[in-house]
Amino acid sequence: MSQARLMDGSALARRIVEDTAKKAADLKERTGTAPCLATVLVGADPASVTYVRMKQNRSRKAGIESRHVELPATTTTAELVATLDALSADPTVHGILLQHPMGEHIDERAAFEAIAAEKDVDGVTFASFATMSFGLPGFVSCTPGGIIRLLDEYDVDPSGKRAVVVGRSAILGKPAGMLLLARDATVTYCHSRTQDLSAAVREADIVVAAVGRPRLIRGEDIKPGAVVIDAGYNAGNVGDVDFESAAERASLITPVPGGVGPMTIATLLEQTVTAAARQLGV
Ligand SMILES: NC(=O)C1=CN([C@@H]2O[C@H](COP(=O)(O)OP(=O)(O)OC[C@H]3O[C@@H](n4cnc5c(N)ncnc54)[C@H](OP(=O)(O)O)[C@@H]3O)[C@@H](O)[C@H]2O)C=CC1
Ligand SMILES: Nc1nc(=O)c2c([nH]1)NC[C@@H]1CN(c3ccc(C(=O)N[C@@H](CCC(=O)O)C(=O)O)cc3)C=[N+]21
Repeated sequence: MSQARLMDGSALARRIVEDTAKKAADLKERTGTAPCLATVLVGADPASVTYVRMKQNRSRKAGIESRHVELPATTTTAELVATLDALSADPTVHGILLQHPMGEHIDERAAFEAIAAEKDVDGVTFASFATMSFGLPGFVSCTPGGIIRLLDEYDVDPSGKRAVVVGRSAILGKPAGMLLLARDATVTYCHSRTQDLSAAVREADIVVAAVGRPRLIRGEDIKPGAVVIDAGYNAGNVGDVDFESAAERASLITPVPGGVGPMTIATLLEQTVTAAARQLGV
């Protein structure tokens, strides 16, 4: 059986971040202000903690300032909304990232909607979801946006292809499917109530795994020649796809690490600089 070609997210992300760093430096030179991204974390989801650390490192290297707000797991929706309202009104903050998940007791939608549309660099508000779904200009959800960039880079045109998205979260699965639909794919969403996941995945020309279950998707369910995008990021750097067996059947596959993850950060930084430029009137 032939081996799939790797989709190198690290390499593409590095190029995007280099370009973003130049834009950030240019903005600083023209306005005296560096772009600033605020991150809000409620509780301590392990993937979120890793993400904050990596995002801060990359931001610093790209000339983007970080402001980190860490709230206890007991924070109420009202307290979180108040924090986001304050950041939305703060002219020194250009982008806001509210980490998901944020605990069962929090009304996640109310919290996302408290982010000012012009600062929604993670693409989580209804306003961003709508523009993204209609293929109009606006901020995209970072992971789905990064996935589309990777597909473009490897000349995968979703048009007319069967895309199966496993997972339907507000930040990942749902917008990923909408971006693929906007690119004319025939999209199927699978989730925890899906009856026969294997049967659905076997039909896919493009599989997007966005579940949070280590190695849930196995090679035996991959259609020969399919493109496999693994957005999962589980403990121990393990994706949602069983990489070894899937790579034997796929034509292209993203590794974990080094696939979707770096693309998420690159998209976030790029959108933060775009937001800052607009707010600074450049
Ligand atoms: N690489 C990156 O940049 C990023 C990676 N991630 C990673 O992606 C994964 C998913 O994250 P996120 O979307 O936030 O997770 P959520 O927990 O918010 O959503 C998980 C989704 O998977 C579905 N699901 C759960 N179990 C199954 C199952 N057995 N079969 C089919 N579907 C199932 C759920 O269905 P239902 O809706 O019915 O509950 C839900 O829609 C995680 O590993 C996370 O760490 C997340 C963001 C960015
Ligand atoms: N509102 C919101 N938006 C998010 O985009 C979001 C979130 N909440 N909550 C947490 C998850 C997780 N996440 C990751 C992003 C990049 C890597 C990443 O770059 N990982 C490296 C691994 C680096 C390493 O661990 O050595 C890679 O895959 O190569 C991982 C995880 C974004 N998330």
